[in-house]
Amino acid sequence: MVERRLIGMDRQTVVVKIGTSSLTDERGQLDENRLNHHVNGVFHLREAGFRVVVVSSGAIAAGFHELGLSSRPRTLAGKQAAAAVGQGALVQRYRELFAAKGAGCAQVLLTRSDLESRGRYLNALATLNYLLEREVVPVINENDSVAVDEIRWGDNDTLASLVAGLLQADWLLLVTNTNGLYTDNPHKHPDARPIRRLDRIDEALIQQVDGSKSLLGSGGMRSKLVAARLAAETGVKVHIGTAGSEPEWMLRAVRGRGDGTTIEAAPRHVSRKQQWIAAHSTPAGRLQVDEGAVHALLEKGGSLLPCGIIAVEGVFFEGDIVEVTDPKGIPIGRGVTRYPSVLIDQVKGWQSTTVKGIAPDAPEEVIHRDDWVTAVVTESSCS
Ligand SMILES: Nc1ncnc2c1ncn2[C@@H]1O[C@H](COP(=O)(O)OP(=O)(O)O)[C@@H](O)[C@H]1O
Ligand SMILES: N[C@@H](CCC(=O)OP(=O)(O)O)C(=O)O
Repeated sequence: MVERRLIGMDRQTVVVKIGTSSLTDERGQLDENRLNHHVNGVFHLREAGFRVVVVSSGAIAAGFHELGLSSRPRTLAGKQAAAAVGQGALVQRYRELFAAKGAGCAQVLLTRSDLESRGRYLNALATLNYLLEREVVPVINENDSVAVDEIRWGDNDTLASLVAGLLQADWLLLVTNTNGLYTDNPHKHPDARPIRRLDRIDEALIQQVDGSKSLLGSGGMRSKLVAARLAAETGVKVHIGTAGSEPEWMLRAVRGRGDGTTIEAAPRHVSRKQQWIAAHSTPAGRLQVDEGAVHALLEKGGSLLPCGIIAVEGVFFEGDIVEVTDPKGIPIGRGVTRYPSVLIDQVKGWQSTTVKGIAPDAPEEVIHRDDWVTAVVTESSCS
């Protein structure tokens, strides 16, 4: 109650990702008690005034037994069939457990291509906001039964961090079977020590973590760190940990008192549009620019003008995303072009006043600052 008054109109958003390993029993089946405990945790967050979105795994685990299988299927078709059976059962249980607390919940299934198109990305955002405004908890999962390999995330850590970025959430909680990051995989090395706090996640740390996962999980700790880095870079604080025994443990985590690993967020310096460009877009072409343009884009916070362009590659149109490289061909970022490739080819290296002579309606900037993201964001977001 006190928390609700403190938060007031400016309600914070928390994305809670619950991994397979935290939803299942020792036979790999959906564990009712564990699910109930997570729903309690979410309920306490909501009672304290937070907007909560759940990203829940568990469809495959909830479905494979009904297909007559004794263990989690390994083939794509097997996983998709198990998810088709299990997703319904999973969401049914969520609905019953939330309903018992007087709360509604809604199933939202996403595939990667839903977020790659800017229109569908904004659509997903509008749907989630609509549900949240009406106090309904979205329960998101990857649409496993239709996603094919090329368009799969595969684990829900990445999906959860993209959802946290989409909603510009305050917190991402990654609930798993290990209480955060350890100096080594604690299931193999009992003497591994917990790491309680990280200011940032660099590539070296990600490479150090072994790629192993729990029996039924898909991502492992490495995938959680990649997801956490993506979220943290877009201004979302992250907590990785196991479900605490008391029902308020999620609340404790978002108050900064969780006992897993907490990762600090970078200042939120990119708009939602820039976030989409960085994390989801596919460039339609490439522009090579000179050192002056590199300096303007990376150091001075400027836009890209025709005079700084050396070469253009590919055929594209106004509004497409293009990658920009330095004179050596090293990518420095990407952005929305306001010029089609044919025009850029004609006016590259020209001063803006000269461009006006042949294209009076052309804007001054080929890529405006507001539509630009540097490669620091682009690289880490896409890895
Ligand atoms: N350095 C590490 N610290 C903690 N866990 C690690 C580490 N390296 C690997 N892991 C593994 O990551 C697993 C958790 O990821 P995962 O199996 O994907 O769970 P989930 O289903 O919750 O997403 C742990 O069970 C552990 O085996
Ligand atoms: N979408 C799948 C989840 C895949 C998976 O296991 O993810 P995770 O638990 O995050 O390692 C399912 O619902 O079974």
